[in-house]
Amino acid sequence: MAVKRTKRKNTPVTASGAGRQQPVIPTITSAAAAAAAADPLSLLKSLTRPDTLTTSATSSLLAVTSSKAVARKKSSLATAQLIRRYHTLNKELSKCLARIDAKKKQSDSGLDTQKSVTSEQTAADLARIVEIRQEMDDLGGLDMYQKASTLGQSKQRGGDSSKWLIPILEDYHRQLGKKAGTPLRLLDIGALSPHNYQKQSSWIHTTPIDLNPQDPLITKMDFLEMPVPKDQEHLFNVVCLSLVVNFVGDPTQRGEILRYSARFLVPGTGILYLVLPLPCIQNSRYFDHELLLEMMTSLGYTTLVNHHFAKKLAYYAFRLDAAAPKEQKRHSSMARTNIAAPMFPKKLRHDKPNRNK
Ligand SMILES: C[S@@+](CC[C@H](N)C(=O)[O-])C[C@H]1O[C@@H](n2cnc3c(N)ncnc32)[C@H](O)[C@@H]1O
Repeated sequence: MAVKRTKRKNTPVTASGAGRQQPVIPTITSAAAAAAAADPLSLLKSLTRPDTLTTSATSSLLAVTSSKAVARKKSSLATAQLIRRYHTLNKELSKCLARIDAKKKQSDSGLDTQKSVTSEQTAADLARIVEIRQEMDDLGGLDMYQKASTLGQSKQRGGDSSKWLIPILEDYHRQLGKKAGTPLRLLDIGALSPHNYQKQSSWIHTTPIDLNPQDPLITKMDFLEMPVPKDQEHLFNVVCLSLVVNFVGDPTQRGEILRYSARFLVPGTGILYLVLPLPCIQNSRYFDHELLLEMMTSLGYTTLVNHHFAKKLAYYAFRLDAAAPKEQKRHSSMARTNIAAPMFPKKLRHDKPNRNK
C-alpha cells in the first residue's frame, strides 16, 4: 500500500522540553525497518503518534517506504514487460498461422504461384510456431498473462477500466428510462474479474466471458463462437471490449470481433465500450482516431457517445445506431465461419520513423 509523503507539521520540541509535555519519541531499529519493508503502513500505525518521529526515524521510515515503492515500480515494470512480450509473441504467432493458412488455401485452389508463400517459408513458420509456443509456456501461458493483467487492474495501478464507463452508463440508464427491476444487460468480453460492475449490480446485470476464466463466475467462452441471441430480449444494452481487441494477434480477427459485437447489441441504443492501449491510436503508422471512427461507422457504430485519452489507455463508448450489418455468405450464427476480405486494407497514414508498426 502506498504511503504518501505529505508534509507534516512537526511538533516543535525545545532542547529542554520545558513547559510542554514531552512527546513519546519512537525509535526505529533496523529489525523494525526490515519489517516495515514488508508492510510500511503497519509500522506507521504501530507508532503512537507518527508526527512525533525524530528526523532520523522519519528518514529511515521514508527510506523504507521508498524502497518498497521502488520494489513496486520494479514489479510493475516486470508485469508490463511480460504483457508486452506476450502480445508480441501472440502477434507473431498469428502471422505465422495466417501464412500457413494462405499456403493451404493456395494449394487447395491450385493457385500456387511464384509470388505465393513458399514451402521454405511454411517450414520456417512451423519451426517458429514451436519456438513461440515454448516461450509462451515458459512465460506461464495465457494464465500468467491474465494474472499479470489482473495485477495491472489493481487499485494501486489505477483500477479496472470499468470506472470510466460507469457515469456514462448512469446517464444511459436514465435516458432509457429503465425502472428499478430492469437492469442493463452488459456482456463483458475478456473479463478478468466477474466483479467489475458489482457495486452497480442493482442496475447492471453482467455476463462475463473469457477464453480462460480466472474465476468460476466467468463463463469459459470464445466470443467468436458465441451464438448470436435469437430474440430481442436476449440482446445486450452494453458490450465491453476492454483491452481485448489489441490482445488478438490477427488483424482480420480483430475486425471480426468488432463486427460481431454489433450483433449482440440492441440496435438504436446499444453501447459498445472499447478500450485500447493509447499508442494504438496515437502512435501507429497505420491507424489513428479518425480511422477508428470510420471503421466503427461502417459497422453501424455511427455515434461516438464519449471518448477519453488517459495516460496509457484510450476509452471509447459508441452507440449502435443502425442494425448490425448482415455478413454475406454466412452459413451459421457463429462468427468464424466467414472471414470477409478487408474493407480497410493496411495503408500508411503517419510516415514517421518513431511510430510503431
Ligand atoms: C488484456 S486481457 C483484458 C482484461 C480486461 N478486460 C481488462 O480490461 O483488463 C484480454 C483478455 O481477453 C480475452 N480474450 C481474447 N480473445 C477473446 C475471445 N475471442 N473471447 C473471449 N475472451 C477473449 C483473453 O483471454 C484475456 O483474458
